[in-house]
Amino acid sequence: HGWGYGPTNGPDTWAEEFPVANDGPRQSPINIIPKEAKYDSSLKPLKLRYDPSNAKGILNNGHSFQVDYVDDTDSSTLTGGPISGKYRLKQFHFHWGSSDDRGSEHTVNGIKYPCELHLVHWNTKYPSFGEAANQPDGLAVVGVFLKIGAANPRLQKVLDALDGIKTKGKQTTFSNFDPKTLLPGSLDYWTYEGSLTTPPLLESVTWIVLKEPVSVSATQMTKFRNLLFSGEGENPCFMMDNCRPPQPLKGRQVRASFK
Ligand SMILES: NS(=O)(=O)c1ccc(Cc2ccc([N+](=O)[O-])cc2)cc1
Ligand SMILES: [Zn+2]
Repeated sequence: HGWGYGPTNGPDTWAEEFPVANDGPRQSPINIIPKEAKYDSSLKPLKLRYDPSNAKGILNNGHSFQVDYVDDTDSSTLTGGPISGKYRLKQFHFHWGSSDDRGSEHTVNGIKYPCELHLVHWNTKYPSFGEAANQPDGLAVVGVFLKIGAANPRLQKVLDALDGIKTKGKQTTFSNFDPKTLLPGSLDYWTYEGSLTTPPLLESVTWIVLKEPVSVSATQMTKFRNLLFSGEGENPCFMMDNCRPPQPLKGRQVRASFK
């Protein structure tokens, strides 16, 4: 059986098949300590320009669910911030917990949020996402924390689509969605060089973690937890705690775009 988040295939077992999990110098996620982050005035503002019509579909991949975007043109891109060049949006997905006191992958002063959104982009200096994912500057992922509060109307269209992708491998069409609507008012961020937080844990991600969380209600969180890790006809296993714990910093510097 493949990697997962259970007792026999979870994050502590991943190094068996993916040794970079333990040996890698730039693994993700990490605990962010704001007081130890260095303000870098040379960091540019983030520029996210997405075309809602690029939304293609929504998929339960057995680890999370993702909304996939057409990425054959430069119509949905990330520029500015800590990156040079232009990165195309490939997909966004989430990580969440079994209860509201945990679920995020990055933590801030050791604090866990109930959910974390990842917007995954790849560097257009490479011919494809797969190529880029194997390069040290190949990917840029924008991380957004979700905090329990008022129901977030911007999430509703995504959450309403989950009933159609309950089990592993199910996907449906999902169109006309601008992921910019999921972002908080401030685009202040921390940035550091890291990796994918799931196997193959490739060390190709420039992480851009927004300081300001967006809201999600406890009821909305139950909708995430109603998804299944398992496939149709298999023993049902509810999708939750699909988050890797923070990894050693190993001397990396976390920079802040704000004072
Ligand atoms: N959680 S995260 O670090 O944002 C993340 C983003 C995307 C992916 C999907 C993925 C990205 C690359 C590969 N690869 O090259 O074999 C396989 C899977 C996996 C993990
Ligand atoms: Zn992720």
